[in-house]
Amino acid sequence: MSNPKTSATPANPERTWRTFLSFMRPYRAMISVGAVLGVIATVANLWFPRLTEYVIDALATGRSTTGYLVAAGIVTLVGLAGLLGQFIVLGRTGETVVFDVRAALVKRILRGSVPEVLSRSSGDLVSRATADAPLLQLAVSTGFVSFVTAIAGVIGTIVFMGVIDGVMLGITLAAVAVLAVFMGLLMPRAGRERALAQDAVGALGGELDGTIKALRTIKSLGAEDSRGQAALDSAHKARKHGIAAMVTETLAFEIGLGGMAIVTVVMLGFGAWRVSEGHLSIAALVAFIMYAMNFTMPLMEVASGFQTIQQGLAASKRIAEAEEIPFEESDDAAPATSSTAPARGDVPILELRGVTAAYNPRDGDVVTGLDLTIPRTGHVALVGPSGAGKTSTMSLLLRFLAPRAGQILLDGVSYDDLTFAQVRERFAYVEQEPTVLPGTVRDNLVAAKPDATDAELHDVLAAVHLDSDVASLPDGLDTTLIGATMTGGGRQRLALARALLRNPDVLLLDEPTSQIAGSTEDAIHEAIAATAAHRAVVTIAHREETVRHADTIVVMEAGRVRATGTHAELLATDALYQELMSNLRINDGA
Ligand SMILES: Nc1ncnc2c1ncn2[C@@H]1O[C@H](COP(=O)(O)OP(=O)(O)OP(=O)(O)O)[C@@H](O)[C@H]1O
Repeated sequence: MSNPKTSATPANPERTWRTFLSFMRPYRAMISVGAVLGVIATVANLWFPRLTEYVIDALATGRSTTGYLVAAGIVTLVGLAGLLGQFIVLGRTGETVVFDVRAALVKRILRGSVPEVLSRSSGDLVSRATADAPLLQLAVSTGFVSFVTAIAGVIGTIVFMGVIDGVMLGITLAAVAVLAVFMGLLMPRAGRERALAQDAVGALGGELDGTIKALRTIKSLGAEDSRGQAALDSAHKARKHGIAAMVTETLAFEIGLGGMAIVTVVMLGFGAWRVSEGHLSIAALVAFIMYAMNFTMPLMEVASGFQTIQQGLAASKRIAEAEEIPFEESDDAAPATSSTAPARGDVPILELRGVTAAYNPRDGDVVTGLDLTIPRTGHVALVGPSGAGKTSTMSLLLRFLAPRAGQILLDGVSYDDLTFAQVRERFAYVEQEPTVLPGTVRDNLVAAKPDATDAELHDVLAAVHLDSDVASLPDGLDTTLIGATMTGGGRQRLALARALLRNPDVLLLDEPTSQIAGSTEDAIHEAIAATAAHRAVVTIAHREETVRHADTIVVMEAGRVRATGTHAELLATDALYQELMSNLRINDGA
């Protein structure tokens, strides 16, 4: 197995920006509407100090102030309406962004290549859909628009200030430029710290996920502290980088806010001097100071927009990494053949011809030149030492793994000419570790057949000796399965019942290696015998009892078929089989 993939890949700023912009592209119309509304609100608000100047002037010269007051009311209302519209448009767009990102990740996980999905840390993958998606939302919606409106605010303020007094504007701009340099130096550092904090949160998710799955083992080892330490290390990193980001951002804000406050005071003094010199009216000075004070707002918005976009860049990189998981097949994959119905009774249901496959080209082949024929009925048991390639063979049949060379045929039709759904609808698969899906007993069963009736559910539960166990659960079929609701054997039988409900043409069963109680073992053998009478059953057999009754036994070794035959034939001819059987006998306690 390759190591779980992590997100700690070096950042390439240009690529990260391209990724971020590609996430923004689908929403550009709504974002533009939001930006326009924001600019309207900003421009309306920019008029307020100017109107204040007119009102003061009118008072000083004894003119009517009514027109100016009405205008001030109108610009205030326009500003409020613009802001309201902007919040609603961007709020909706933001939620849509999160939803779309999450839907894309859910699809990627469920439709992605199985080895690729399983090679990643599931907790980290989950954190990309849960924690990173909202950060991208903020950046895509509000971050970008904050930038645009803030820049409109800055330009507008400069224009209004320039109209009032060019000299005072020049001095203010020089001071603002110095402040902007300081802030520009600090904000990228804050962005880097935020990205590191997000990576640490992803790693924490991965740690916790693995820890919860292995909780019993961890406790039995008394390894709570050491395992907890690994999770705490990630949490600690998230805290450390979060604090560093916060301190840097606060420093930047303080420089911006404090600097502008000082500039305003200086401009007040300088402006008073200019008033005394007759270059400026008192009303114009009041308006200028109002603009200077308001100047902090767009500056802060630029800074916070920058910060939000930095977080969004990191989030978009992490989300894009998850979206690198290749899909099993494209959405528009059309079957080259319209039907998978058995063409002729004499064609085997499954055939592997010279199949060679690798999970990862770097790691070498796990099966080599595999030839295998599965007849339409009967039980084929795969046996072999650990690592022989038995599970990989099942993965090939189920198309979790694709052949590098050779061909797999279903009803004589190559897998290449069939969609994944056309192949998988013919199978039912019971994994060695029984898989319980989140939900109730019923949810677990109907996953195999959504329109199954209660009678059908009871029939399959009876077939695996689970009917009375389910009847004794508090809500019967509608009991939610959590943790200890069912024993290991019960879960195994539930998985088997689900497979039987599917009434498959091929039942694939990876027999548990663990000791299983009598009723589970009986259920497995009965299911194999009943299904094999009229369908194909392929098992990875771990019990002598299962192997001995198989119609055909395939002995695998190092990714190849070593021998094929019945129990009696192989016992007489194959040394590895003899050895495997004697080991099984010891394991079975026979
Ligand atoms: N997801 C995977 N990624 C990479 N290599 C894998 C993966 N699964 C299995 N392998 C490798 O493929 C080879 C065959 O493994 P496979 O699980 O098919 O053998 P097996 O006969 O089923 O063994 P066991 O009885 O122990 O399950 C082994 O070398 C194994 O390490």
